[in-house]
Amino acid sequence: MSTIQLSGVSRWFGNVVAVNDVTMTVGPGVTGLLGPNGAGKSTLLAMMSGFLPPSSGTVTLDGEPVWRHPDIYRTVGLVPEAEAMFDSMTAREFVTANAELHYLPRPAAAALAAIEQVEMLEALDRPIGTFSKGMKQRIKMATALVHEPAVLLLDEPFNGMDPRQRLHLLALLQRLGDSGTTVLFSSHILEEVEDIAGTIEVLVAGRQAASGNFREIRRLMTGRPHQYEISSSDDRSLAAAIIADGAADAVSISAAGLQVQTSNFGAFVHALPRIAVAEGISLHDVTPADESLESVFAYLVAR
Ligand SMILES: Nc1ncnc2c1ncn2[C@@H]1O[C@H](COP(=O)(O)OP(=O)(O)OP(=O)(O)O)[C@@H](O)[C@H]1O
Repeated sequence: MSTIQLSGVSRWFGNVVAVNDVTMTVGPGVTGLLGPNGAGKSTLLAMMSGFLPPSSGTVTLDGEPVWRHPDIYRTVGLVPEAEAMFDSMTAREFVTANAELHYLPRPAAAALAAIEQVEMLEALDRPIGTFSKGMKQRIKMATALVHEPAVLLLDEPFNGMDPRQRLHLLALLQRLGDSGTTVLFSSHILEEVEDIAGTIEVLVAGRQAASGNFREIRRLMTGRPHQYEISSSDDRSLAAAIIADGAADAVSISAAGLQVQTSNFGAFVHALPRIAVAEGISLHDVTPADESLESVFAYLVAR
């Protein structure tokens, strides 16, 4: 198992600051690197994979600096955003060539295993030029996986995939993460990250805007109103008691039940059961109404 550590990492190009003082640890499991276009995701991945030196700070893999340390390629597999493949080669030839570059003892067998892992055996001997974008993406994955790396870095891997291909890749990344591989993938699409990543690192304008699992990120933002939908044995009395208690900023009642908005998450989750017990009201259901990553992200970008 391997861990990538970034300490105070910045990278600038002339006077453009692409990555600004980022400190993060990426360990086993699936981590999503989320940010809008131009946030610095590709630059961060390039520094993690040893293609770009940081302007300041350090990037280490299991304690060793990544820059000018080609040994890391035994441990790291990279799936770049660009499609740098040779169209006239077959999938088997291309992945085998990469296995040979790693000096694997049995390159043909390793290539076959990697192609099987991405479920592309049926297209083994077809030229890459005849593949769809999703198929090419899978062959890039096989190339990155051929030496069974402990760390897999993927730049926007879901770009251009249809829903079936997305599900397939999601399942593969999840499997790798569950088996102890350190998987980091970048995305600007919120649902992709929400569906799969155990940990989310949010990058906005080169800075780390938030870190944690989705719910932790949400809870960090105590200043942001949280909305709940509540159903109870007596919604009207509960609404009145919540207002009287001062536990919420706004309360409304509709056919769907009671909607409550609060900017003090901690106080509200303690106040609600206390109020219900005092009023003799049974709580049937309490659901966060706006816990989509979309709303979290919009908040982070607007801060
Ligand atoms: N080689 C370079 N020279 C000059 N500026 C660069 C270079 N590479 C990146 N930048 C700038 O750094 C910033 C971050 O770019 P980066 O590609 O890392 O972002 P990103 O989050 O990966 O975006 P996208 O999702 O669009 O790929 C941008 O403002 C970009 O223009």
